[in-house]
Amino acid sequence: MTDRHTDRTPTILRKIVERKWEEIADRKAKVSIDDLKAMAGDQAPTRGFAKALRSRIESQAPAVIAEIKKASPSKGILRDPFEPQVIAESYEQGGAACLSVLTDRDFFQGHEDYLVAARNACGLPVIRKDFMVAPYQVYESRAMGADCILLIAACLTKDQMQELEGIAHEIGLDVLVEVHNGEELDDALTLKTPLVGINNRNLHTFEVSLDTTFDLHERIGKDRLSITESGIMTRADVQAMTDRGIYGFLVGESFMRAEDPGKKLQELFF
Ligand SMILES: O=P(O)(O)OC[C@@H](O)[C@@H](O)c1c[nH]c2ccccc12
Repeated sequence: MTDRHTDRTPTILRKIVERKWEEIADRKAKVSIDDLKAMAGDQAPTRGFAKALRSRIESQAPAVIAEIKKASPSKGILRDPFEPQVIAESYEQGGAACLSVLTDRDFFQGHEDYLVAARNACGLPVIRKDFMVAPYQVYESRAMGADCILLIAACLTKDQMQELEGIAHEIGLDVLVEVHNGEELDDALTLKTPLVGINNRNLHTFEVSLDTTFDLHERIGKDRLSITESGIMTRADVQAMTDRGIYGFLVGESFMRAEDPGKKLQELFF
């Protein structure tokens, strides 16, 4: 794994990925990968992230991955005060299938403690939302209690994705692979995971277009589960997706800006 990011890595992503390698080096100095493996092995079985999505999508009901995100590089602070446990409970009440928790500290003001707190506050499966580049982080994700990890095709080679997926599956984690264009989708479709996220946000420009999902979804077979990610704000957006047979959603900002995130989820989807 000498190739740390590909040429197509966008600028902000490149910055984030460079910072990730420093973060990993710092963490390795404190906790060895063998310690993490032992901690990962001590965890209870995962909650079944893919399974929770599949059962809803197959019955043509919205499968919502509700995101817990304090801030983002493009929008700044989204929610203050920010209480992960309260948000997690509210999402579960509102009918979320799964949670997504940002753990990146430097760019999203996330924290692994938020994942632990949110997961303990409810019964939902949780994806660790971070920038995975090394096996160390996969073991770390299982050790902190995550049920699923994210692999972002824009910052990984096909070989890296295959390696990280292999480790994840070996230790019981589900994998969501995220794509934004056809080239990334080609790589994603070489993986075993059924979970394919289509990010409507262009990570060069931060522009959001739901056409990204409409275009790429056509190429994703019935054996996989398409999840539309980013920029879902209105019931019309949701309707446009379900009209095209897309029932998987990953939503952050519109929930984070609402006083009661779970109520907002219910209003948007049910
Ligand atoms: O807040 P939004 O527009 O509803 O988007 C949520 C989610 O898709 C977005 O946070 C996201 C998608 N892929 C990512 C990768 C890293 C960090 C964040 C993300």
